[in-house]
This record gives sequence, C-alpha cells and structure tokens, in this order.
Amino acid sequence: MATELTNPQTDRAALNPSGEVFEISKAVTFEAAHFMGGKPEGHPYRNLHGHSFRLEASVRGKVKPGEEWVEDFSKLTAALQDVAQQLDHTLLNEIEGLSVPTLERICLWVAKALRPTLPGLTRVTLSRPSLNETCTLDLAGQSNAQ
Ligand SMILES: Nc1nc2c(c(=O)[nH]1)N=C([C@H](O)[C@H](O)COP(=O)(O)OP(=O)(O)OP(=O)(O)O)CN2
Ligand SMILES: [Zn+2]
Repeated sequence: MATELTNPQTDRAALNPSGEVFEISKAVTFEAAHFMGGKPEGHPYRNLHGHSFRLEASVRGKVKPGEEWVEDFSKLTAALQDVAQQLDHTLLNEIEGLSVPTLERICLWVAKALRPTLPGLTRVTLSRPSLNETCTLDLAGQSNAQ
C-alpha cells in the first residue's frame, strides 16, 4: 500500500514507528604502497608494491523521533576522507600501527581512527578491487548503536 507523504511533521514521526534498525554505508578510495617484511627472502609479497584500496564504513542505528536519518552521509564522508587522506600515497609500513600492513590490520587501524566520530560504527570493509580481495571487520557487538 502506497504511503502519502504530505506533512513533514507527520512523515518524520511515521518514518520509524517500530524503531527499526538501519545500516548505512559509505566508501572512499585511496592508493598506497606496502611490503610484507616478515616473508622469506625472494617471496613476492616482500617486494615493495602498490594497490588501489576501497574503504567502506557502516553505521547502524535507528531513526530517532523527529530526525530524518540514522546519520547524515556527510558525516561518514568527512570521517572516511580524513582517514583516507592519512593513508593515500603513503608507504603503509611507515605508519604507526601498520608495520604489518595486511587488510586485517588496516581494518583495525581504520576502526580505531573512525570510532570517536562514528560511535555507531559496525563494519569496516577494505577491498583491493583489482584483485577481488575483501576483508571485513565486524564490530556489531561492540557498537553504541541504539
Ligand atoms: N588474509 C590476507 N591475505 C593476504 C594479504 C592480506 O592483507 N590479508 N595480503 C597479501 C599481500 O599483501 C599481497 O600483496 C596481496 O596481493 P595478491 O595479489 O593477493 O598477491 P598475488 O598478486 O601474488 O596473487 P595471489 O592471489 O597471492 O597469487 C597476501 N595475502
Ligand atoms: Zn600487497
């Protein structure tokens, strides 16, 4: 059944009458270099090389009475761009906390950086699209979403 949307006040109140929980996601991209120093001599991962990364953050929560959304996407964009700027065109191994720059470690590093601004953070997903490789850090049990 189609809902008629005519009154902004009524519409806002009606948006989430049962307190449904939503998850919204935003992604940014960055380029960075790394090497896996712990690998044996001659191992290909040991050599300095670069990747294009796609970084996605997800925030979970309810639309509170009188509000339009879980979180304005602009807040996710600003937080993600700030993190991506810290990683873009760097040698990841040189960044504090990323001496072993696996997707898993980078996800943890990003989650730590994002949490103060995005308390409802539930997932950090880091991909290397050209390699079809993705790692997701699931923080659902730890978020402050309500
Ligand atoms: N679980 C993980 N496995 C691997 C990671 C990682 O972060 N998490 N990282 C690497 C290396 O960084 C490597 O650079 C990944 O590149 P990849 O293209 O996968 O390696 P190859 O080009 O040699 O292709 P293969 O699929 O490994 O043959 C490795 N693993
Ligand atoms: Zn690599």
